[in-house]
Amino acid sequence: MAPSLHPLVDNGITPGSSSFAGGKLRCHCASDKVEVTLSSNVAHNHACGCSKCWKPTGSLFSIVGVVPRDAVSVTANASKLSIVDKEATIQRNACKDCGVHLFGRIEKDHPFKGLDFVHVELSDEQGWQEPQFAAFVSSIIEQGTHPNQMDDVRAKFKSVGLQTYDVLSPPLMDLISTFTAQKAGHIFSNL
Ligand SMILES: N[C@@H](CCC(=O)N[C@@H](CS)C(=O)NCC(=O)O)C(=O)O
Ligand SMILES: [Zn+2]
Ligand SMILES: [Zn+2]
Repeated sequence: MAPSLHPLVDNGITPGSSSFAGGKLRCHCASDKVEVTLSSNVAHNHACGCSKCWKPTGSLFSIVGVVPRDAVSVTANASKLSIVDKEATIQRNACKDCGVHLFGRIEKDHPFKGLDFVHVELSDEQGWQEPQFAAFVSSIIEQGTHPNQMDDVRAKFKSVGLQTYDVLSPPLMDLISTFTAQKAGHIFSNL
């Protein structure tokens, strides 16, 4: 049987709703779940193959999107949260008991500062933006996927309509490079 990319991808993509305005995320604990309330839909939702993003058991990819950090509030059991890696750009707040990542926040100067990274599968609600592309695809090799599986993995994404990239998508890479260029003193008109 082919390995699962992610449950939200394996059987085809279900479109989200443009009028959907947020909902609650909950960790996997049986009781005393950490609850995060989002007052916005996600944007740039995508599959990520990197080793740092939280993935459900048995899946090769994470599904992760962003929301403005002002739209994120921890509404239950905040004391169970702990930052996975304080040195990382994205400070991933995970439940100490079940390991699920509830939100990732950037505190340092960065083009994505102000956006929090979240996993919509932690919500019961329908309407979240569907995955738009697959990122950091080659990174799954670093976690043990055989290199000879990569054609199948990329073909599967393509079959459900998702482009694959080995870093981020071109628009996001352009945003990062624009930020870097501006820091170096380049001025772009009409951005
Ligand atoms: N190949 C590396 C890539 C890690 C990486 O760069 N992840 C991206 C996508 S989430 C990132 O922006 N990381 C910043 C961070 O983890 O703080 C791995 O799999 O660990
Ligand atoms: Zn938990
Ligand atoms: Zn990632």
